[in-house]
Amino acid sequence: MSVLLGLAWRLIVQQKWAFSRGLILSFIVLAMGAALLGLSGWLVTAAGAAGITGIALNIFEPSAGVRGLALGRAAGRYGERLLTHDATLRALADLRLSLMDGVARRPHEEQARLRGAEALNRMTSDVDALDGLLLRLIVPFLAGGMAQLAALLMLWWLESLPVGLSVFAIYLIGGGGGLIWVARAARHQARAAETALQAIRTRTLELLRGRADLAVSGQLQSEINRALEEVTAEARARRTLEALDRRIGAVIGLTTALAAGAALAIAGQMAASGQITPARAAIGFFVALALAESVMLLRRGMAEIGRMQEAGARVVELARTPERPIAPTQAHPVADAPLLRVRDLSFTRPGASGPVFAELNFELHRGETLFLTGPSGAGKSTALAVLAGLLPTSEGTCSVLGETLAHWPETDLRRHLTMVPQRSQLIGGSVAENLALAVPAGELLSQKAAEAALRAVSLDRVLAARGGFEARLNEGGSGLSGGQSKRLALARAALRNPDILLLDEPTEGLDAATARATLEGLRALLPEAGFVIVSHRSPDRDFADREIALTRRCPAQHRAKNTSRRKNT
Ligand SMILES: Nc1ncnc2c1ncn2[C@@H]1O[C@H](COP(=O)(O)OP(=O)(O)OP(=O)(O)O)[C@@H](O)[C@H]1O
Repeated sequence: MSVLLGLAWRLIVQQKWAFSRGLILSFIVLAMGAALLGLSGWLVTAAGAAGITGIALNIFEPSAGVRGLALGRAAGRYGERLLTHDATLRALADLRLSLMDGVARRPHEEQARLRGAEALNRMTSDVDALDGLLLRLIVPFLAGGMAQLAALLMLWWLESLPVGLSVFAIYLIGGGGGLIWVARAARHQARAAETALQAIRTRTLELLRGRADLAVSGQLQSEINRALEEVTAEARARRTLEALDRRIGAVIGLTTALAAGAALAIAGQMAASGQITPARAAIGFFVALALAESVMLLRRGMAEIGRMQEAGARVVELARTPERPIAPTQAHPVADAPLLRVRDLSFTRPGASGPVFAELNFELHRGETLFLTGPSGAGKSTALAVLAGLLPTSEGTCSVLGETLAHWPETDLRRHLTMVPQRSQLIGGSVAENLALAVPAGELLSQKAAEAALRAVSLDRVLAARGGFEARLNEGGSGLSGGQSKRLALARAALRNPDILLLDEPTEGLDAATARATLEGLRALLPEAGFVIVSHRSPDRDFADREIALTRRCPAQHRAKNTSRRKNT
């Protein structure tokens, strides 16, 4: 519960004025509801008594009061919804932003893990689950409590303390006890429903993504059946929650009847003994009926408390933002320094017993291509991620243009160095939109440069037949062959015009002739850039000037294949 209270406080503080106004309006609406029914009850009883006794009754003012309260209540309800929903949606938008910020500050590999369907699903649906925290729990609880206290004081004033206290105590025991019971009873089912809903989403996404693999391995039908089981489990949990909702409705109905009955019995006796008029005695009965609303509003929130607690715990964990390290503000590149200078570099994963790779040594100069090879799992992709500044160096040094890698401000570093990972991501949309990702924010994609980049990777003619820059790609950039996707990612990286281009398996999926043409095209486009190519393939090896072999968990062996620069044109 402390997690939910902490989160509620955070959301309230973010939108304190809108929230306070919404809360006051919510209380006024409840109070007006009680006053409306109390005044109506008084008027009906007084009119009846006047009919029996023949005493004249001025009904003009009370009727105007009834109409005023009815209209004011409707307007107040509208304003309260507007304010509380607006405050909640704004606070949740802020929460989403701080979650994304927290995620963005995490180490590269942790971020990669969070990109899974399940993690993203949780980030969105958990935050959605929390919209009920203010709207269905905190605001109704505070406004309902204030309305009950106000009713206690009013009934004390208009009738007697015993009437006010009995109504208050019955609601406290019956309504409060009933709500606590529903929160406890529904907790498990609310969690089960939420877990099942998330499982349905995750499984459906995975089914859609992996349908080809599942089909060929004969698992498609069993996966569909599992998804259907989750659907059934979710429906079952929702049905149980609905049954609980009906039961708590009955408990609140009974509480209301008891409170109204008690008020009528006590006030009736007072009227019979002449302490108050019968019309005044009716007020307590009708106010007690109206107070049902103050408890009813909480019932959905209490039933969802289990779901909110789970969601809240995950959101707090995700929002646990690592301190932003003090970012360097300026790099001091050294003229004539090598593009990359790597000395005794190693990387060890936190908690691992040994380094992924160690003692990596090389220099990369302008116009040079370095071939980084080694058996599968030797750490080549990891080494590229370290060189790209995505993973920290464990030992040794790495400098870019003479300045230590860690001293480069992020945006400056990205202007000089870029990487095409093994599984680079394209986006759904046009080819132009994909290429535009290479352009710094606020700048426009130059058509001439984009054409040159596509030509360099021999993709211009292929795409021209499909609409050129306007050729559409499907979700995740699907709709191109594996080799074409790779070349589009290469063209995008080349458009950044980097000094250093790190390429992980750049010719994967390409035949030897296209592979060679692509690498030569890139070199012609970026004659002064240094390339580091991670690969096992001979077209890449033949293209390179030098070769470094990483061996699995052993020190890297530096083997100069060709120390003089080879012409690749
Ligand atoms: N996110 C990760 N968390 C933990 N271990 C990882 C992670 N990514 C890779 N590894 C491990 O680190 C080691 C090096 O992986 P890496 O991908 O760098 O190898 P590689 O030489 O590029 O292999 P390949 O040629 O097969 O692509 C492997 O043992 C791999 O299992």
